Amino acid sequence: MSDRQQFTTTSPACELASNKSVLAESLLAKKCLPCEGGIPRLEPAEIATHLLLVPGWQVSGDNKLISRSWRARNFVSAMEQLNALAELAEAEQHHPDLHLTSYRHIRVDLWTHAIDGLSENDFILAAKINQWLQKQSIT
Ligand SMILES: C[C@H](O)[C@H](O)[C@H]1CNC2=NC(N)=NC(=O)C2=N1
Repeated sequence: MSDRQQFTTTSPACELASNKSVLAESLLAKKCLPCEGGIPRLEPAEIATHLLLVPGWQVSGDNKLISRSWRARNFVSAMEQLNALAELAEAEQHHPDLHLTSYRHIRVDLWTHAIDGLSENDFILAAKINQWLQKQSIT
């Protein structure tokens, strides 16, 4: 073994981190597929794996949707953010439930209506929402 190879070790933690970022990148590289039903819902184990790739999102107790919440600066900023999310969703042809309460608290729920559960589309859009949030330095 050459000298160089002797010192190129990675800890399991950074290996997991780099794998997660590669897999998260793969979600960002995908487009949501048209969905009119006829595909299986993601299983709890698949959901748990996908959740690792979309930090900030939580799954509901019945494994039927994922949610992310944050507080906007004010009402107008919240509405601007909701409209930006609407454009993102329209571009993907996959649409979240958008909630605005107490004038600036936003909650985004993602689920695939056609199968009344979660599909990869939900995680693709969640990853793209995370990328948008990061670019806006909102969260
Ligand atoms: C053909 C197109 O893919 C479907 O009508 C889309 C539109 N947006 C959608 N959004 C969500 N969240 N779930 C769906 O099943 C869905 N279906």
